[in-house]
Amino acid sequence: MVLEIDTVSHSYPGRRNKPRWVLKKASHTFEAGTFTSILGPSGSGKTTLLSLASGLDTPSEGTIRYRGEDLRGIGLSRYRRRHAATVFQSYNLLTYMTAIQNVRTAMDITGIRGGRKHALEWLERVGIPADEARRNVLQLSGGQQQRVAIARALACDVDILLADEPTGNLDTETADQIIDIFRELAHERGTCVIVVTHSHHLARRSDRALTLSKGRIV
Ligand SMILES: Nc1ncnc2c1ncn2[C@@H]1O[C@H](COP(=O)(O)OP(=O)(O)OP(=O)(O)O)[C@@H](O)[C@H]1O
Repeated sequence: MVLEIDTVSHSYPGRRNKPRWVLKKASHTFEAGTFTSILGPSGSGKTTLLSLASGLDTPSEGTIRYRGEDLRGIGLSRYRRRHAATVFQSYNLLTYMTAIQNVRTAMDITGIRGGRKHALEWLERVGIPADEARRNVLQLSGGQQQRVAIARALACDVDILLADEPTGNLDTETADQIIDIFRELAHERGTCVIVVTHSHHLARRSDRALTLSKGRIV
């Protein structure tokens, strides 16, 4: 049990500041070595769940645990630095840098050693060869930028990888290559991969497909 969502409810301020509940007593346990997808209609709270699971926000009620320990006890920034990496749809790459520099900056922040060689190894694993890794990220295609974002997350040696609609902007073939990387990470490296998506194709290729409905995980 790597990540446990335990009766989590979350609200945002609604009209006249009354809480509007997006998640209502949602629970699920995510295991190592498993690639899980989370589907659900627009506005069902998928991104909210992902931001709570990635330690960007604290749930209004309930508990999220990493290997049995409450994230609040670990500290959200420590949890993000050491254990969980998030890939956003917009990639959030540093656009004035090369792919290698993006990966190395993240490694420096996390305190991961290994330098340029380690960064290049990860980029190569996700299909970015050295000559492309030396280019400014804006000169890469959407699929390549997504791979850089994934390599950046993985180079930090985390055991949870969370991704928000990672294949949303990609053509089917490129999307399939990204899905292959997620499957390989889960099955060969034991990473707990959690992906929020609208894509039924991605969901079919994941190990477990969950759906958010009425604020609950089903
Ligand atoms: N920061 C916020 N403040 C107020 N309301 C918010 C905030 N973030 C999300 N919401 C609301 O919470 C609900 C769930 O949003 P969320 O982004 O989690 O859904 P989603 O399932 O990811 O949707 P989509 O598939 O369209 O990305 C929506 O009604 C949204 O308007």
